Amino acid sequence: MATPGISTDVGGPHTFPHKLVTFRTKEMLQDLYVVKDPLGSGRFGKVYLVEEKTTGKKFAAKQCACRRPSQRKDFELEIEVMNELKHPKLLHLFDAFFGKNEVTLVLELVTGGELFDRIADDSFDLTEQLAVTYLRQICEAIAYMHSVNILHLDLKPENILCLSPDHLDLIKIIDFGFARRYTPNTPLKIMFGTPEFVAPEVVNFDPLGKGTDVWSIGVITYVLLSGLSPFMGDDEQETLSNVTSGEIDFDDECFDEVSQEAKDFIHKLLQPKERHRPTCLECLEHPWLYEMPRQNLDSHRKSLAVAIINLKKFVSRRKWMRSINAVRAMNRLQAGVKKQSSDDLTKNMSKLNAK
Ligand SMILES: Nc1ncnc2c1ncn2[C@@H]1O[C@H](COP(=O)(O)OP(=O)(O)OP(=O)(O)O)[C@@H](O)[C@H]1O
Repeated sequence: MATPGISTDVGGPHTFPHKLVTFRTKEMLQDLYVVKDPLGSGRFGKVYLVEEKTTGKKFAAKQCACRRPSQRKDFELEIEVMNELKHPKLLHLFDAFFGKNEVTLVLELVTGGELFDRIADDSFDLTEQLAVTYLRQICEAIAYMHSVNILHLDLKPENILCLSPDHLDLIKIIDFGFARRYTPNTPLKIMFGTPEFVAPEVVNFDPLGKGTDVWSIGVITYVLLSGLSPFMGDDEQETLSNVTSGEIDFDDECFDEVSQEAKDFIHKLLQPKERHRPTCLECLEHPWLYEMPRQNLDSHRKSLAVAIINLKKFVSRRKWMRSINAVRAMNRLQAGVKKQSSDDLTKNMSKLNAK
């Protein structure tokens, strides 16, 4: 279903017509695909480049440990959600396999790398105009998800990829492992996510809504324009306390190069109460995203010099944290802990609640 007013571009060099995927057995994976180079890894799995034997077409295969029936259910939900999502800015699923101890999702290949890695490259020139281009695409994609009543619930820089080396201005949103159906008037309470990017209602175990994703988009915007993480504390517990206090400022010198419209946009998205935040469609109508591209001012085409320096540090810190989290998650999975509770957020929230 296309949402009125939302772009319907083709989606990328490795995309394919939308298809409904069901699980097949692991043995078929080896018959059908050749595994090539590693592409990346996360808390739940490793991602490899694979080639379909009959066609030579390239895909990304995400392999995750899956030992318990509850974990299998999580992956069934992920497939169900991806089967439902048809939007050029959202990653498509091509195939899925389950074995005794693992699940493999064969996904559309995205070759441009993680957006924030690209921005941190010396050759990349980040301007506010380009930031607007990215934010418009993110809001369009999430507006579509919300229009079919699905929440992403894990929006963070690592889950935004650039389409291809030739199209670093176009993005694709990945990772629907935490996505959930949203039924209006039915409270949805979930405790997972990534501390720096989760909304206060997640930390407080209050009902979530479409605004929960909007908060994460606000945090991503803040980081993109400054290279600073607005709620980052010395440890996860402090980060979560900062999220619940919800205080942000634009005092750092990097914000001198950022427009008032951008600051107003961030301020509106980072409202502590979920219901006070704009919808994604309203975000697209905000002057920063709507009027600025039409103004085409020189000031919006200037490099965000201070933010770029900060972003390099942000990216290396996130990489370091991800490698630690990946090791911890692997240890927990090996110990048979189920997927959701493997996130550090749960542990830290119980500490917070005990305070
Ligand atoms: N379709 C794809 N094409 C190319 N690279 C990909 C693709 N999917 C994932 N990757 C790479 O692998 C990394 C991990 O993927 P993903 O986020 O899906 O795994 P995860 O285990 O769910 O991670 P997380 O710890 O963020 O929850 C991504 O950040 C990206 O660098």
